[in-house]
Amino acid sequence: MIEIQNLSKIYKTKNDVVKGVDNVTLSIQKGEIYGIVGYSGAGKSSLLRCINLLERPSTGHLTVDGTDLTSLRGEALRLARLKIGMIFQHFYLISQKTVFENIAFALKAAKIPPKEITKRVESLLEMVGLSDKRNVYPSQLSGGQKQRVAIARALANNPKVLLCDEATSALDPTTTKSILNLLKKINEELDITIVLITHEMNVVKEICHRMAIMQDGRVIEEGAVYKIFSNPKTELAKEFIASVVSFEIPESIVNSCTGPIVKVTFRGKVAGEGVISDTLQQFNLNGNFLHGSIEYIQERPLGIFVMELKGEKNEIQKALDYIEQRDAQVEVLRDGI
Ligand SMILES: Nc1ncnc2c1ncn2[C@@H]1O[C@H](COP(=O)(O)OP(=O)(O)OP(=O)(O)O)[C@@H](O)[C@H]1O
Repeated sequence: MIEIQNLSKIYKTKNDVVKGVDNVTLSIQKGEIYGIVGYSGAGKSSLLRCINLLERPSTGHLTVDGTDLTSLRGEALRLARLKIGMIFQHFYLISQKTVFENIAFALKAAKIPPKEITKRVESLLEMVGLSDKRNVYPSQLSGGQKQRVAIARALANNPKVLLCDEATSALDPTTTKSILNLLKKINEELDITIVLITHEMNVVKEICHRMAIMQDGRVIEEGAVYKIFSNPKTELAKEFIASVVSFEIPESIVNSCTGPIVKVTFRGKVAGEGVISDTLQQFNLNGNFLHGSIEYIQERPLGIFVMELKGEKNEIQKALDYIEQRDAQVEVLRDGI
């Protein structure tokens, strides 16, 4: 659906030249929710804004739904852009217009007849759960409600892609969850491809199918969210994951352990199958659990446990080999074998 090839965005200021996006190549599939994460200044916004040509890429190619946007100008570009809706952290609603008028505005701009506009706005309001707010002004709405209006407005012209620029960063956790659920519903029911940028790994974990991690304008890691969570390659990916799944153990606890400390990661169904207790029993070991949880990523379990193992040296090694054969990954955090 979205093909980004060797895309760079260079900003030239009076005294400086900054590479906002540095040679990014990404392929985002139709119907996917794709997350782009990175710290401030990593280039997320620049890349997202290049996808609908709010920023014109300096070099590279960009195809959305089969159309090479970089080759378009003027009216042709305006029409192609109707396929791409966008929402922002700060909503950008027009304060002097009611909820209805804010949404209708996008349709008027697309020259839709008034009768159709009313019908369309009403169905959009129903979709985002705000039918009772059609005549109120943005100042009378909560942050979550404002974002719902912005989502309805972004969907007004039946886009095929929705770009979300830190759409939940100004919202509290409960409201964030409800907006993420709405985005999921839109993705599933309307088959809209969603690209979102965020610095919150929780958002990615909650709704994204695949993700990219950006640093200094470049994509440094990319793939299925589950795969990155279960086997991160870069230090930055590990850092982002630790922000939602932390396995830090106080030093005093680590020092009080005498046996090896291992981290075991189970993927999929096996996470709930009691492999650890079976293993401990089979190899006559004692396991002292230091940390553990089963995370659910797109409803797929990912179990991570940290424990100290006590028992015969040989048996410990055999136990670790056995666990690895059960579709689990073993990392020895502190050797003592
Ligand atoms: N209009 C601009 N003019 C000059 N430099 C810019 C411009 N926009 C972005 N940059 C620079 O490009 C780099 C990437 O910025 P960008 O806003 O894309 O990052 P980001 O990951 O979205 O960060 P944040 O989460 O803080 O918005 C930064 O070094 C930034 O200073």
